[in-house]
Amino acid sequence: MPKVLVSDPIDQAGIDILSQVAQVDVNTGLSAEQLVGIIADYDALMIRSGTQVTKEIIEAGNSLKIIGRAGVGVDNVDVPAATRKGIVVVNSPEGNTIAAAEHALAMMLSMSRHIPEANASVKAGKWERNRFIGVEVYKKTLGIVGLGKIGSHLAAAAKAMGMKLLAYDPFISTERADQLGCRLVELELLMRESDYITLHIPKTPETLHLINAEVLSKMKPTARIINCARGGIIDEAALAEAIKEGKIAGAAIDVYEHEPLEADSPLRTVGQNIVLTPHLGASTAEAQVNVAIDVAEQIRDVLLGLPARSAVNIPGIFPDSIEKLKPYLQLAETLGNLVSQLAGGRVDYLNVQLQGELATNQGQPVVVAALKGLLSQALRERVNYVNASIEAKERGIRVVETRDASIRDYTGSLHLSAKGTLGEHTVTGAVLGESEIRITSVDDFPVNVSPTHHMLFTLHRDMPGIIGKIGSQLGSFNVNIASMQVGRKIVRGDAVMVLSLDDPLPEGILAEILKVPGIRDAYTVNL
Ligand SMILES: NC(=O)c1ccc[n+]([C@@H]2O[C@H](COP(=O)([O-])OP(=O)(O)OC[C@H]3O[C@@H](n4cnc5c(N)ncnc54)[C@H](O)[C@@H]3O)[C@@H](O)[C@H]2O)c1
Ligand SMILES: O=C(O)[C@H](O)COP(=O)(O)O
Repeated sequence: MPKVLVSDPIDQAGIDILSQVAQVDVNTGLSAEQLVGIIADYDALMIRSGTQVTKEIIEAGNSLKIIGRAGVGVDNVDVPAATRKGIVVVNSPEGNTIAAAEHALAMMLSMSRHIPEANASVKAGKWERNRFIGVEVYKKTLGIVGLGKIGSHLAAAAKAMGMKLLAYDPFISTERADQLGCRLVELELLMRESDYITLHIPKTPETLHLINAEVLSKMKPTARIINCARGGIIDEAALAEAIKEGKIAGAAIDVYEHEPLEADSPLRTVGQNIVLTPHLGASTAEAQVNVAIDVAEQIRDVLLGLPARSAVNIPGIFPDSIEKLKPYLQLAETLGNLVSQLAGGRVDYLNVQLQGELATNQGQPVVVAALKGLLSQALRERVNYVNASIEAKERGIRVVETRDASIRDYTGSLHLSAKGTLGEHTVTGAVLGESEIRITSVDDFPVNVSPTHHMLFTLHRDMPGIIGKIGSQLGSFNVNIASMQVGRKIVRGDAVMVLSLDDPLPEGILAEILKVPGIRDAYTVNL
């Protein structure tokens, strides 16, 4: 039974799903060293934001197939290291969207009405009605930085409360912003004109300290800023100073550059114009059930050999396309493996053409499958859907995807060409019926053969006696022929012979076959 380590608190709903297929060990609060020490025993790791999945942990995870992040942000996972090691990283892109948007809203309102201090004051036995005069958000301008899932949900809620909306998101179209009632502007204008600024962007090298002293200096002295996205997007020291010096009115912060927030963080000494919560954006009962189920299902599927629906480091397959695409992934892998053996080592390029109905489908997973097949001769089980593209890139293999929906010889077919040390070769294949894979052309000669484990391909002159001679050669080496087919374009021109064999071809036989008059080339293939 596979083993799953759950190293952060996860809702029981997720543990129940994992327990159907794996031994689940819940062990939270481990140090990085402790994780490095035990991770080799596990096939899957399930985390939230508390566990830092470092390169060292990934490198020690020799059985790890998947890291599941029960939440959105994967900035606590060294995704490039996981990709290199062929480990799928999945998350739950939508499970906590509502929770995070509602938390940002709660932060905006509680900051505007001094709720944390008023609450503390009443509980301390006081009744200070004049001390807590707040401000309304109605008719104020909310500047949303990052108009993705959370930013969009918040836009709708803020609009309903009568706020005017500005948004900064270089990756969102004006049409989308218009639909959400937001005016798309540059960051500087958003900072200058907003009464409230709320951040909903990922933490990336580009967004680290995006909100620094200079950017904060653009804000109105009456404006407030909310960060329920990621720590490090705001420069915390600069923020503390801006509030203390009255350059801005306040801030509400849920996420920190270092979590848990350090005891001596300048944010702790700002006083009453800052509201701090301990990374609670996703902490609702509903969101925790959503993310736990979403990610546990993906871990279960990957452990059962099925694709994951929200992988961040492999091309995702839309759930409704998975069944349809599966036989084509198998076909692509087989053809990739075949063309790499025909083309020989050091492949320069791989062209993948999706034909017929396949041309109207998601192409990227098929291309990755072809690459996986292409590299399987060199890398064996080390190559998988996660690292195939990166491995190809590192080997300098150029990959081109094209589509031709007008080719209708089969419902859907796939044409690969690759150039290696043995020159350029092409293969085409199709899926017959539900899942029967066929090789339908080799070097543009039409054939119709099922791929088998041991195969022999020849290019020869179409002339009497040649098939018999190859048969005798194989017989003399005690190799049994399971099936044989010849493909040609014109009578007595060039032809291709494809033989399926029951036995592997022994050393030296190719040299003998190449001596047969009329044989131009011969290739052994093991699929
Ligand atoms: N506090 C919490 O507990 C909590 C909960 C959930 C999500 N989050 C965090 O909230 C953030 C947003 O999550 P989401 O689900 O809305 O993500 P999302 O991917 O749907 O949206 C992010 C948006 O940011 C935009 N963006 C990227 N780089 C940008 C840049 N440099 N400048 C401006 N915009 C940029 C993208 O175009 C996208 O529209 C993430 O960092 C996530 O980890 C925090
Ligand atoms: O990115 C996220 O999903 C949030 O930051 C939630 O983090 P958490 O799972 O640790 O609450």
